[in-house]
Amino acid sequence: MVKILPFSKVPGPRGLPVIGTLFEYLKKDGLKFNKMFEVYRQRALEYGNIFKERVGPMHHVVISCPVEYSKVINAEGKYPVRIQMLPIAHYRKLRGLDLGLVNAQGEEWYKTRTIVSKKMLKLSEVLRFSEEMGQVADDFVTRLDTATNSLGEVPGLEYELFKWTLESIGTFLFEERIGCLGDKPTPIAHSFLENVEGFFRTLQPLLFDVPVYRVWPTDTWRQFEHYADNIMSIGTFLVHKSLEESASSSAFINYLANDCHMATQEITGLVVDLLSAAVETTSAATLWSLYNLAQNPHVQENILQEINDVKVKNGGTITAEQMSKLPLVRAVVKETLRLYPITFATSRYLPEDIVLSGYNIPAGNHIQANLYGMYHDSSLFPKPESFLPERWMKTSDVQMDPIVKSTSQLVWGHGARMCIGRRIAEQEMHIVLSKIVEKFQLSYQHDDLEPVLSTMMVPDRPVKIKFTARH
Ligand code: HEM
Repeated sequence: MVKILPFSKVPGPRGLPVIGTLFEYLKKDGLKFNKMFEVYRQRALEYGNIFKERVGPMHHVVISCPVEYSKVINAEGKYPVRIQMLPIAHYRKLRGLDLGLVNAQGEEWYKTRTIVSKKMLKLSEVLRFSEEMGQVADDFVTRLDTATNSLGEVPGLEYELFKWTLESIGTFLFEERIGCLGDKPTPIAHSFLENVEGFFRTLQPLLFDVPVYRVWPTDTWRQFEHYADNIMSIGTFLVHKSLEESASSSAFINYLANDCHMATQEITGLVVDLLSAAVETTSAATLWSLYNLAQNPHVQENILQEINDVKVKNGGTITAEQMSKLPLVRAVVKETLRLYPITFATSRYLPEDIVLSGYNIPAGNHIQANLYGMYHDSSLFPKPESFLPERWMKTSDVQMDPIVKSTSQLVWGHGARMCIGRRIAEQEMHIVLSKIVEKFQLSYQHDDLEPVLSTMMVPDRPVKIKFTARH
């Protein structure tokens, strides 16, 4: 019989009593919180498929083998528990607001999740918005065309992508154009985007530093509160507007208010969660996808071929829905999220003890999947540093272990608590990437970008892609 080793034997950096390895991150020239994914990768190389680390108040058990992590997925139970975004939960408690979908737990989470899943995770429901999302993508392509400078680059491409995602999610939530993509965004769009940017910028240090803000409102906390208050007021305005104009109120808001009898305050909390979760994530993933495409012209040519093949069969046209299903475009997004998993780890607290890699992990430990480490491991992904979208396609020369392939799809999380915006985000990205490649040839002539964490994994500097219109 295989001996199960106790938790105390799980390898990992020793650290100091009480603060663990925190000092390593705080000291000058030490480990960097904004490179935590790289720290995890190095730890996995040093300690193997499982390690544990205490960083200040946080204890983590980190798994770097997808097959092993699938045991965690199978054990997550009816009410999966992910690490809370504590600053957001603290803010909402201070303001007497619902915790929202991202932070709620147990029955409260399950009730909202069941309601929202029916609209957001059902492919047919999301596909209904493909044409509207296609129109937003068309406007974005026009915007890129007018925003290019004399070098063919788009200054502030990151902000332009923010605007596109907000406009696009607006079509689903409110069935309305928010007005982000004109020469001058509407005041509400501008204000929302500024505040979301500030919200995530201040969230990052609050997530990783010792949570002093819980006893004393630090400067960063005050700024975070300011941004969160503004986002909340904009969310309240948009939801009230949609409810008041009941004749034209969106199907989604209508469904929440009238079919599910959610209170206005609950709807607002949910909508703010969805808006905030949608913008940073989808824009970062699209930015990395554009960067990868710009460095791989042959992939752009193959996408054009896919588009033309559909057009030939379809009387010379292609719908947004058809664009959302192009196999190579889908593979580009998958491969981009492998190279740059914008949420570098996914996690659970389990209700029962579990054995992982031969160690007993007591219930209640924070168990993380080391996504970046797995995705850059050559024993799991051949040529891990190369951008090879074909590895995700049926007809591919790149050999991948089918078990690894099926267990490693974790960038959207997993199980009953998987990203609720996945279908929307994928649809938006597939459509916009197809339309951009159809219109422009992309190229990149600068130094390689490095990923850093600013809550999401983002490039370490402004991205200067050259957009050359095709004729
Ligand atoms: C590239 C885009 C995106 C990525 C990679 C992403 C990734 C994730 C991940 C990893 C989680 C945690 C899942 C888990 O614990 O199993 C999550 C949760 C969540 N995401 Fe996304 N997301 C994206 C876009 C979106 C969009 C567009 C929306 C909203 C329309 C959204 C709304 C949410 C919400 C509300 C949760 C919490 C769900 C719950 O706890 O039940 N996400 N996302």
